[in-house]
Parts: sequence; structure tokens; C-alpha cells
Amino acid sequence: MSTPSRSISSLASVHTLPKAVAGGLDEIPRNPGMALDLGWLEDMRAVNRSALERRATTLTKRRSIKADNQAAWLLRAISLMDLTTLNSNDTADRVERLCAKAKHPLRADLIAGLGLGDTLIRPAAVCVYHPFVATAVRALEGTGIHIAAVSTSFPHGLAPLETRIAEIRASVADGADEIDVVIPRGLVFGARWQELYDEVRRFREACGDAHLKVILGTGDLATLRNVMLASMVSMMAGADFIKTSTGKESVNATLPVGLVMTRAIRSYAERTGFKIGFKPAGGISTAKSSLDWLILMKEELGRRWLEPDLFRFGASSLLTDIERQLEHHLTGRYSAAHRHAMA
Ligand SMILES: O=C[C@H](O)COP(=O)(O)O
Repeated sequence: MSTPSRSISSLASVHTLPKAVAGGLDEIPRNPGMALDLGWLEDMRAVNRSALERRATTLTKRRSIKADNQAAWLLRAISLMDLTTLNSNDTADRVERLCAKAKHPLRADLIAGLGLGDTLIRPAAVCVYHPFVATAVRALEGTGIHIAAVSTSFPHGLAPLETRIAEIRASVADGADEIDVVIPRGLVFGARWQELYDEVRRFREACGDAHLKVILGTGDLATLRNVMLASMVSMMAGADFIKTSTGKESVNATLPVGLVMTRAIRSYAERTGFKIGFKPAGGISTAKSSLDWLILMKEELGRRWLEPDLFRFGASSLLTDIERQLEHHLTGRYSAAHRHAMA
């Protein structure tokens, strides 16, 4: 990665685990949601795309991380990751291998070289399709790594509502801690906010104690204003997290979309006092891009949103590049990606 032009302060030494993993944070109160406030939606200002694009460029070009701090930030990025496999050819074997990788995300020589000692660096969760929840629960027992299931007819969300609710209940019954749901994008195009609100509310009820992440499918939503409004309705309906993409849309997580969603989170927190998490997902595959997202979070929402209870990357291949960058940090050389086996 390039040498930064301007540094921001280090978040953590190599030895510091995120506080939410280490148990050093008060549990944040869960968002109970609120009544749908259509007046608030109407009051939301137009979203200025070019201003957001300029801001995204400023964040990534002018705010960067000192080379010496990059390894610590990359370790943090691992701990903020929902390590994901969402492929049509997924199998229980593949999920078991992914879980093995989640338990030991870094090679022993990297752990030793970074001086991590006994410090455990692990992803926050493994994210799978519903049929593999039970496999992941067994494979990750006792690790503290959460199991996230994509439910509600991922990635389109077009099955009948009761079918989607039943899928959530089945994933929770199998042991999922977190449920990533998709919204039917047509509800947004038609400005059918009451229906969207009612559906997300039902999803939240079906989740019970499992945390609800609402995927907007932002690449499908046509305008940033739609992204803003869908974010607000999802939070009003009780989302614990809002998430950008499924990874299956032609446009995945982008920084301007991230700015819109984090600003919606800020507005919601200012009005209600509840902190909502953010999960960019889809196409985040390089260590450099993960650092861009961490800078965005720190600048827009502050350090508290750099803990796994309020921020996640949804990513299937990011860990491989982070390992390569950590190896480069230690040795000055890059190894082939196949040396960092995933699933
Ligand atoms: O929710 C997570 C995404 O599906 C992962 O997308 P990705 O395979 O592009 O990293």
C-alpha cells in the first residue's frame, strides 16, 4: 500500500483487541424502533451526489494511515469482519473449512512476527446461507465467533412474506446469532414505506434475541435519496444494523453510499439516542479498501463505530489480501494469494 500523505492517529496497538470482543464495552441498548414517521422522511433534504463524491475522495486521498499503524488497523479490520461464503456451490465441507479459517485467520509465522503472543485475532462472525447455520454452530462452538445467516430469500427477497419469516425463524432455531435480511427493492421504488416498515418490523420480531441486519441492495436502488430513505425506514422499524449490499448486485458497497448511510445513522442517533451498526458488504476485497472504510467510519461517526457491535465488513475475500499485506509488512515481500488458503 502507498505511503500516506497525512496520518490520523493509531486506533490500537497490535496487541489491543477491539473492546467489544475483549468485553470492555457496555452493551449498547438495542434499537427498539419507533413509529413510522413519514413527516421526518419528507423533511430529509435532497442528497447531493457530487458533494458526497468529493467527500469520499477527500477521505481516501487526504486522510490516510501511517505505514507503521497499518498493521494494527488491518488486524482490527479482521476483527470487524463477517467472514462470508454465499455461493451457489457452498457445501457443509466448505463451510467447515471457512470456520476453521475463522478460528485461525492468520498463519503462525505472521502471528509470531507481529508479536501477537496469545492475543486472539478473529473475525466477528461467519456469514452463511441458512442450510449451513447448524454446521457453522457446531464448528465454532466455544469460540465466541458469531454465526450470521442470510435469510428472507437472499439475495432478492422476493419469496412470500410468510416464507421469508419462516426462514428467519428456522435460522434462529438452528443457532444463528445474527440475521441478515434483504428488502424487496420494489417497495423502495414505489415509495411503499409503510409496507417496508411493516415487513422489517416482522423480521425483527422473528429474530427475537438474534440481531437484525437489514440489507438495502443499494446498487439496485437507483438514487442516493432512496438509500437514505430506506435506511431511515429500516432503523425506524428496529434494525440493529443497516447493510449496503448482498454482493450479488452489479454495483456493490461504495463510499458515497457509505456516507449516506452513516449520516442516516447519525440522524437517527441524534433523534432517538440509539446507535445503529453499519455493514458495508460486497466487493470489499483489498486491504486498502478496508482502511478507506475504517477512515470513513472514524471521520463520520467516531471511534465508537469501530467496534464489532457497531461495524462489520461483509467480505468473502478480504482476509486473503489482509494476510498478504501483513506478510509484506513483516518481510517486504508479497506471497501468492493461494498461500493464504480460505475455504
Ligand atoms: O454479505 C456479504 C457479501 O455477500 C460478500 O460479498 P463479496 O463476496 O463480494 O465479498
